Amino acid sequence: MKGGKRENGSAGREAIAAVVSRETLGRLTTIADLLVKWQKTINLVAPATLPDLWARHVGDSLQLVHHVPQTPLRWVDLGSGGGFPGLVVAAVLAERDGAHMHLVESDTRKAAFLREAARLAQLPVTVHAARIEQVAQALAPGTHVVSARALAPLPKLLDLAAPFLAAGAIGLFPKGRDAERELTDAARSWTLDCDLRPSTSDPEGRILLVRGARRGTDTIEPQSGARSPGEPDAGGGPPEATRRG
Ligand SMILES: C[S@@+](CC[C@H](N)C(=O)[O-])C[C@H]1O[C@@H](n2cnc3c(N)ncnc32)[C@H](O)[C@@H]1O
Repeated sequence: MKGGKRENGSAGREAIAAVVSRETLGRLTTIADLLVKWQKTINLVAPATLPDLWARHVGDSLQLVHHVPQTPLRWVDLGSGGGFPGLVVAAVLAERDGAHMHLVESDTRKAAFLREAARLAQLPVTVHAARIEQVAQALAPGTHVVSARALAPLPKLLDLAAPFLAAGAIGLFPKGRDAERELTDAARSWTLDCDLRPSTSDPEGRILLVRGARRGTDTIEPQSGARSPGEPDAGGGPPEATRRG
């Protein structure tokens, strides 16, 4: 498409402008503009999705904040790539005193982008240019939420997120149309306390919310500690499915 909004990836921005503060929109715009600029030299998102950057990536990431409590948060995003969902969530966390986002990304060029975006948008972010396996044990204590989008199929994803889930973090994992099958695969080696919720950005997508995970098939309870005091539930509306065992 020549000219117009779609060429610079701003289609869908208006819809998001209607649901976030002016300050958050400003931070998101800084991130999106930098991504469009860096995308010329680094593959931060699939090129075909760039015209739909706001709806397909920003909006898809933004919905995650509705699944967690409105209290100070320590959030860790694994395999952040071009900043989804980590940078987008951090743009919202910037309005919450004491909240902080940790982004883990092993690709050093993508990590450089994440650092520059966080600096320009003035986000409460620490970027870890490292493999998840190397930093998870050190980062896990006190983490309220661990997220990952398009990182790995669920069984592998649970392996990577295990230190965070064991420390009491809620897992938020956007999944596609194969979410049910991934859950079935994961159930062969994990016992999960989880909900599968609808995605607001993708009719076929699901948000997998994991409250607890244990290797094996016996009953599990998440450890206490990291979840915010007084939190009744992770919020975000009625679950589409609940699994235990
Ligand atoms: C398919 S991309 C998804 C990026 C982003 N989450 C998104 O949804 O657009 C997966 C990212 O995870 C990173 N990654 C994969 N395995 C990793 C690991 N073990 N440790 C750290 N980063 C990893 C890759 O470098 C890549 O940037």
